[in-house]
Amino acid sequence: MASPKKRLQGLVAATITPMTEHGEINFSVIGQYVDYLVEEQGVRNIFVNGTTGEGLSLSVSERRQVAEEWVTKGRNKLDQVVIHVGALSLKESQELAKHAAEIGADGIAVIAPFFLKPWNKDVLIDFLKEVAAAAPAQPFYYYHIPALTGVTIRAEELLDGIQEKIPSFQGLKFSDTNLLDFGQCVDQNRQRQLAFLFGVDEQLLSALVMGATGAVGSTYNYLGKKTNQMLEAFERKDFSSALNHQFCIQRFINFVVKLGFGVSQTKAIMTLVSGIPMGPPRLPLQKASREFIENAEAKLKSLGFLSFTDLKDGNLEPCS
Ligand SMILES: CC(=O)N[C@@H]([C@@H](O)[C@H](O)[C@H](O)CO)[C@@H](O)CC(=O)C(=O)O
Repeated sequence: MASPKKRLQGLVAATITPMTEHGEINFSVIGQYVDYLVEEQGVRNIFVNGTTGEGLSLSVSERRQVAEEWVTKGRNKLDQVVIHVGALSLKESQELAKHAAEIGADGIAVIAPFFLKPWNKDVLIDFLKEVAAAAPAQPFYYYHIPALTGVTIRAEELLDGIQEKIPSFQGLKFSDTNLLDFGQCVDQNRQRQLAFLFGVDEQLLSALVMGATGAVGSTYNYLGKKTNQMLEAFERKDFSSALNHQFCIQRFINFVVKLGFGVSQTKAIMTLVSGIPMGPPRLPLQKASREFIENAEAKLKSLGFLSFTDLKDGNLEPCS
C-alpha cells in the first residue's frame, strides 16, 4: 500500500499556472511562487494542474513540464506536492500518473471523466483503479467536484469499499457544498487514516467541524496566512475567533463572487497580492476586467489583506 510521508493535512494551495501575455507557460516564476507560499502565506502543500491550474486546458506535455517544475522547485521547501492527473482519456491519465511517480511527487489526484461520463459508482471506480494502477506507490486522492464534472455520484457512496479496490487510496478532495455527503464520508471512514480535504474555502470552518483534515483551494495562494489563523484558532478551540476569521474571508469571497469570480479572477488577485505576474488565463477563459481588478484591490486593502496608502479611514473594515 502507498504510504505518504505523513497524512496530507493543513492548507494545500491549488496552484495557478503562470502564463506569459502570449499564453505560454511562464516557468520562470515558479521558484519565486514556491518561496512566496512558504514564506508569506505559511502554505507548504500544493495541488498542481487542478481547476485553478487550468490543468484540463494544458497539453499532456505541458502538464508534465509544469508538474516537474513544481516538484523541482518545491524540493526541501514544500511538504507535499500532489499532482492532478485526471483527463478524459484513460491513457493520458495513466501517462501523467506514471510521470508523477517518476518525478517524485507525493501523491496524485483524479477527477471523474466529464465528457463521456461514468454513470454509476462501479464504473467510476474502475476508471480510477486503472489510473491508480499506473502508479501504485503514489498516494491516490479522488477529486470530487460535481459542479464542474457533472458527475454527481455521492462521495460517500464512492468511498464505500474503495480501499479494497484501490489500495493506494489515501483520501478525498471534496469541492462541493454538500456537507451531509462530506460528513458521512468522514463518519463512515473514521477507522481509516484518510485525508479529508475540503475545497470550498468560504465554508472551511463548517467542514472542520465535520472532520476535515485539511483544505485544498485557490484562495490559500493569497489568503493562506489568514486561513492559517483560522485553523490555529480552531485547533485551540477558540471558536469565536475562528468564526471571525471565516467571516472575514467570506466578506472578501462574497464580494468577488458577486462581481464574477473564477480562475481568471484568481490569477489577477494573486498577481496583485503577491506581485508575481500570473498572466492571463488560456481560452476559453478570458482575462479579468480592469473594473474587477480595481474593485478587488480596493476590497483587499479595506480588509487589510493588501497594504495601502490611499484609503480613507471610513473605507476601512480591517479584520481582526
Ligand atoms: C470551483 C473552484 O474553483 N473551487 C476552488 C475553490 O478554492 C474556490 O475557488 C473557492 O472556494 C472560492 O469560491 C477549489 O475547490 C478548486 C481547486 O481546489 C483546484 O483548483 O483544483
